[in-house]
Amino acid sequence: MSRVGRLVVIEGLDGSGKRTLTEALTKALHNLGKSVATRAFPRYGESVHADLVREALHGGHGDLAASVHGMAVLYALDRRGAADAIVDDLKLHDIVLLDRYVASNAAYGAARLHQDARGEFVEWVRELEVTRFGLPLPDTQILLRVRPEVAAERAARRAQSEVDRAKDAFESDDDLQIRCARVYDQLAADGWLSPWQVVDGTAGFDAAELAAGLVHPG
Ligand SMILES: Nc1ncnc2c1ncn2[C@@H]1O[C@H](COP(=O)(O)OP(=O)(O)OP(=O)(O)O)[C@@H](O)[C@H]1O
Ligand SMILES: Cc1cn([C@H]2C[C@H](O)[C@@H](COP(=O)(O)O)O2)c(=O)[nH]c1=O
Repeated sequence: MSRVGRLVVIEGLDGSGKRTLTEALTKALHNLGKSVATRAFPRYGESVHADLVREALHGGHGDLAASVHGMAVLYALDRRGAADAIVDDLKLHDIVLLDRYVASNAAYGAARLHQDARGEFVEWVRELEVTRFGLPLPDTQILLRVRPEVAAERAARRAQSEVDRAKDAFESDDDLQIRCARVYDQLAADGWLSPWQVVDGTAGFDAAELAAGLVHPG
């Protein structure tokens, strides 16, 4: 059976509200009678590569976190391990919603290296994950755009209220988040890997309207 569903990716800064939007969109799509599969990357607790990432972001594994390419390969291997499951989801569901995907690797790695969206790193990620690993391309990517200081405040509040959510090395680096926001804006403007839709996550969003747009694109 071939792909019938649409692959929709939600991207944005740490604490921007991706998980919250994923949950709201899932409900709104169900209300429209659509079947939805959701996944979040990294797949903590499910993939050894994701667990290594989490440990490195919290100071484990020596100087692993300092290696931009080393960390990006771990994120990419986590996704490669889920590729077949995503393809299966696309055969069975109307919408497959992903909380972070390949563009997270592009945005964070480029920002760490002080590159922009047209630099070598972003192209290296595309070559690794799309060309070499064969990850399915998104049909659309949603950039949940929130000012970095707002995202940082939300992440800080969540770190206080939820167990096991202490800020990691990337979340604690305000300058990295500011550069990352710029790379995301460029990826969206360039239509990297797919068309993008930019959603203002500071003002709040209308999940029903967004869901309707996903079901009847264009
Ligand atoms: N529109 C909003 N207004 C106010 N607070 C919000 C909004 N959306 C999410 N939050 C809160 O901000 C915090 C971060 O939200 P959420 O976990 O959805 O972000 P995230 O982008 O998935 O984060 P991460 O990428 O770091 O996992 C949560 O405490 C959530 O309740
Ligand atoms: C999937 C993915 C994530 N990242 C970065 C983004 C975050 O700062 C951390 C952890 O993600 P979480 O959503 O806060 O759990 O990792 C990345 O650099 N590359 C990726 O592919």
